[in-house]
Amino acid sequence: MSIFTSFFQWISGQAIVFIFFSKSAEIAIVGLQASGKTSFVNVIGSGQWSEDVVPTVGFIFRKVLEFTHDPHSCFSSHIGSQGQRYTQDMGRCGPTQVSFNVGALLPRGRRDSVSPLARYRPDAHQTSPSDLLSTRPTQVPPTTTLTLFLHLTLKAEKFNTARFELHQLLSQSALGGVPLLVLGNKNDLDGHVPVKDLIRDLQLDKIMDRPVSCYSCSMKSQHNLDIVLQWLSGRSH
Ligand SMILES: Nc1nc2c(ncn2[C@@H]2O[C@H](COP(=O)(O)OP(=O)(O)OP(=O)(O)O)[C@@H](O)[C@H]2O)c(=O)[nH]1
Repeated sequence: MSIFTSFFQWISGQAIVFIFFSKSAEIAIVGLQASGKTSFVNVIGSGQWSEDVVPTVGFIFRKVLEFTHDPHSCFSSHIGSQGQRYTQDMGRCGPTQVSFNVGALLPRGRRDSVSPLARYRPDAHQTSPSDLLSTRPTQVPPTTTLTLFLHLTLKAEKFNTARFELHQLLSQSALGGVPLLVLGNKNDLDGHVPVKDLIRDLQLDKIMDRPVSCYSCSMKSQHNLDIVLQWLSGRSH
């Protein structure tokens, strides 16, 4: 049993409040297909790593951790007719609820593309995959953190596209000032790029209008997950 799993079981059993007491976090997770977004949510939600992950279709919203005193505040998710998980905003976040918002932004058949990253619309309330393209903004709780997932085994030329789209995304007014956490995942695999190259290639050092952090990590080995959770909880309020 890994240290992280033991730690998770301990806080699940006793005191999630140690990390998230009186805090809420709306964490939007975007990233390349198969970069590990769902694995991240699974690992932090259940402490379990699994090789078997179903590719996300549409937009997932899932409560990962919840510790709320407010019976009227909740979000719910449900499985759509084709297996999509849709978001339902049922009210405001509770004072100690931590929610993880997971977006899979690449349509089927375009596994190598990174362009749909720019389709993420933080000001829109996604109720179906097609709503990702909707121009009608509706109210959602403010995003407190944007987390971008990349796999560190990405081919070099893909970083240019990823950089362009990341900076496009950050220029959206709804994300103004929102802290950015960039996670280079799968560092357990041979040939992964060092995190300093990720910072350089994505020009993270040029982002001045928000807190930015970048870590190399692995959902499989759970390397750096403790630091990531610490970072995210530090941005909750
Ligand atoms: N070696 C290794 N494999 C990983 C890691 N994280 C995820 N994977 C694998 O990568 C594949 C894709 O992981 P997902 O969690 O589905 O990635 P995703 O970003 O949610 O993918 P989509 O939903 O298709 O956008 C799965 O086979 C995972 O088991 C990691 O840290 N190391």
